Amino acid sequence: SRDQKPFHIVSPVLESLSLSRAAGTKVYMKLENVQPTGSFKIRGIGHLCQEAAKKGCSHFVCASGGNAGLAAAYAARKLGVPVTVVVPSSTGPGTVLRLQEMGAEVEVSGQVWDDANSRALELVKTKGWVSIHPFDHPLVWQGHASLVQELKDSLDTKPDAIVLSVGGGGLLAGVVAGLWQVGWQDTPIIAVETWGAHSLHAALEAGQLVTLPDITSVAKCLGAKTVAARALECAKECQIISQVVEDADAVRAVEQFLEDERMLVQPACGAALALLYTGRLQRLQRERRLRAPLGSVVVVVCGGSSIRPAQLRALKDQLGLQ
Ligand SMILES: COC[C@H](NCc1c(COP(=O)(O)O)cnc(C)c1O)C(=O)O
Repeated sequence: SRDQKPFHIVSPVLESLSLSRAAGTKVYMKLENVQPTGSFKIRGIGHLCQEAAKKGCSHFVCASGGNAGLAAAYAARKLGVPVTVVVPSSTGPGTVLRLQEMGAEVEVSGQVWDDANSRALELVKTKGWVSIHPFDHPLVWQGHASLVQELKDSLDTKPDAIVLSVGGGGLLAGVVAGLWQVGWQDTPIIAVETWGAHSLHAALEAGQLVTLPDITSVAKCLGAKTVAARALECAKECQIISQVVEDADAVRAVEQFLEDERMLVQPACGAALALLYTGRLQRLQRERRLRAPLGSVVVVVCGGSSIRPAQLRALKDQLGLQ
């Protein structure tokens, strides 16, 4: 059949003067927050859903912190396939409502993503539904790789680093796949997590997969207790510099980004922005883990939809930020 158009859009790449000033290097923003449903997820999730629908699957089920679920609901609606999204109790009521408005069945199960995923696996087993994994599937990585192809098409020169957030490692795996596709595999990736959701950092330190005891970060959308095995393999195929930031830095970065660029993103995205706002790039240069000077870096503004001004205020109160 004629190949369907993808559900994602070609997102803008814009230079950020404020991030460039803070990082001491030209910073380009890849604005995935303007994708349908507000995050990069639609790239990989849309691709997986389209491929599953081609095989005639009758019902999707997606365990998600929220954004992958929204992407799955969007794709399912376009494809006319029923979808059940399982979210943990840490996912706000606003997201549950939005999922239902998009036509998804929603189940709230457990405290963290891993609990919701256990419930989703039950539904796959008992009902023969098809799992739409939020980060651990080759078709998800293939879909996310389109982001790098767009960078290749829009930037005059190869960036000297790509900064991105890591939850389960799907975005990371997709960017690595994309870098190899466009011949930019020697571009270092700065993979950022928040403490309390640092499953990749722990795995890289241990040299094997590590399951965190709990997710204690406010960045619940980075909340996979174990990173995908593929993410660990990526470290053998590309230079991955793992960095971890504090929740407070991620939330302050959300607020600073709103001030600077008039866009509101989730703390999961704030983590990557915090690396640039808090001088961590310059520290990596001082430590000789990155070249100095750098020509330019790209930050993936991964977005995230369940964030409103009231939730930003609540996060600041929760963390004791003025
Ligand atoms: C628990 O949640 C996993 C996944 N969120 C993942 C996520 C990430 C990290 O992407 P990953 O590394 O999981 O592919 C970054 N930035 C945002 C805004 C995200 O929502 C989800 O929505 O189900």
